[in-house]
Amino acid sequence: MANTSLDKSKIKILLLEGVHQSALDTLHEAGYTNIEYLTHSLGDEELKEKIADAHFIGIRSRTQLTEEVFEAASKLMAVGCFCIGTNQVNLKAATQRGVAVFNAPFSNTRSVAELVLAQAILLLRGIPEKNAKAHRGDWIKSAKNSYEIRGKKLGIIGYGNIGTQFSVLAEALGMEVYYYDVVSKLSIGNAKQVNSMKELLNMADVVSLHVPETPATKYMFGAEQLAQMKPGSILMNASRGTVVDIEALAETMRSGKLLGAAIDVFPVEPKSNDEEFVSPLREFDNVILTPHIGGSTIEAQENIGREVAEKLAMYSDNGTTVSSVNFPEVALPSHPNQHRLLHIHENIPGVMSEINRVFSDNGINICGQYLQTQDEIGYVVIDVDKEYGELALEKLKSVRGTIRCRVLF
Ligand SMILES: NC(=O)C1=CN([C@@H]2O[C@H](COP(=O)(O)OP(=O)(O)OC[C@H]3O[C@@H](n4cnc5c(N)ncnc54)[C@H](O)[C@@H]3O)[C@@H](O)[C@H]2O)C=CC1
Ligand SMILES: O=C(O)CCC(=O)C(=O)O
Repeated sequence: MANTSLDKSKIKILLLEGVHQSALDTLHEAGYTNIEYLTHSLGDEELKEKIADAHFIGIRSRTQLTEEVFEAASKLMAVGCFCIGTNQVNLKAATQRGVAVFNAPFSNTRSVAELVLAQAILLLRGIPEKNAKAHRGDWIKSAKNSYEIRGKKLGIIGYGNIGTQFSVLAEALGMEVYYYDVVSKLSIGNAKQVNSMKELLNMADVVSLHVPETPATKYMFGAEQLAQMKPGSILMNASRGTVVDIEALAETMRSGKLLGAAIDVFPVEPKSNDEEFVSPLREFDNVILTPHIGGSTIEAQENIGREVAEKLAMYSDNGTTVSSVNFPEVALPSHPNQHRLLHIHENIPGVMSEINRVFSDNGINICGQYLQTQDEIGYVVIDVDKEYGELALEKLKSVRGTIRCRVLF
């Protein structure tokens, strides 16, 4: 598969799920004008239709980029996830087709940490329940089951960017922080790592999940873990909807064991704001239900819009793949007066020697060459004198193991 560098006005960019205006501004400033912008996600069939002629797509967490969708996306060069999680993208299918995937790994971290901190305070005071009752005319002026956050034990599961930020904020309010992570971590402040999730659940007053969606985290929190939590404690999940078994949580809430819960992510989430939200947790006044808005603040969305759009424009303009989640990372200088070839190939022995042989057999002088490989693929960028760009592309296409190549004029 080969793409020559297109006039920027011909490069089609499909932006879904109402990514921030800053993404549009950034792409416009970089010269990209052929942008289709939708405020919602698309179902499989519509998505396959729209992605067929797209060179770039921008999504958030709702759009599912499956193998089938990639199969329909023959022109696609890169995906921008305007969020942290990339579990909605079949990364293997993207990689095998030479499609680079980018995200914004830090831009909404603080927003999630602030939300869960606020939720912990509200739940420890029984506010969600008192608020719901007041809306129905009931006046519950009582200190029963109402606690300060100071001195309580916070148990964080997944001590990454969000977990550590939350840890710092919680300590500032006087919480004692413990965390469980599959990796040994350097503790921030006075937080302490524990050896097992059970140990954490047995002692924590507030438990908060901040793991990515992986095969290991899928339904990692079910009836067994809920049983290990302290009576009167709180569970919060702003990670992914598949991490917690919602039916088991509903059962535990019905039993009255937990003081409350805050859930931001669900196994099945509405595709748009017009769709009804269905969940067995709707019946509980002491469960805060939020529509996957942990990272939805103006600040975070604006930063994410700019960051991911810049990464897409950079990849399109000069081939740089820094911070791609599935591609070898290559940081490239500009290439004035030269043509640049971007060659994505299977990571098998002999490809580079064949490329170099093809160039030398055809008298194509190489001005610069940058190579990185990673697991299944290799990414080599080759700068040549202007007169050789088209010929070099033609020759590269025939190299064994080629997945995709394009030339930037
Ligand atoms: N609700 C929302 O709007 C948002 C949700 N998220 C979700 O939060 C997740 C976490 O985000 P970050 O902190 O930025 O990710 P991160 O990658 O910085 O941290 C994740 C941590 O979880 C740990 N981990 C992985 N598997 C584990 C397991 N089985 N048990 C215990 N620990 C495990 C990792 O070692 C790592 O320390 C994201 O992957 C995303 O799914 C992120 C942003 C917004
Ligand atoms: O803002 C979104 O659509 C998703 C946020 C999120 O879950 C993430 O960043 O991983």
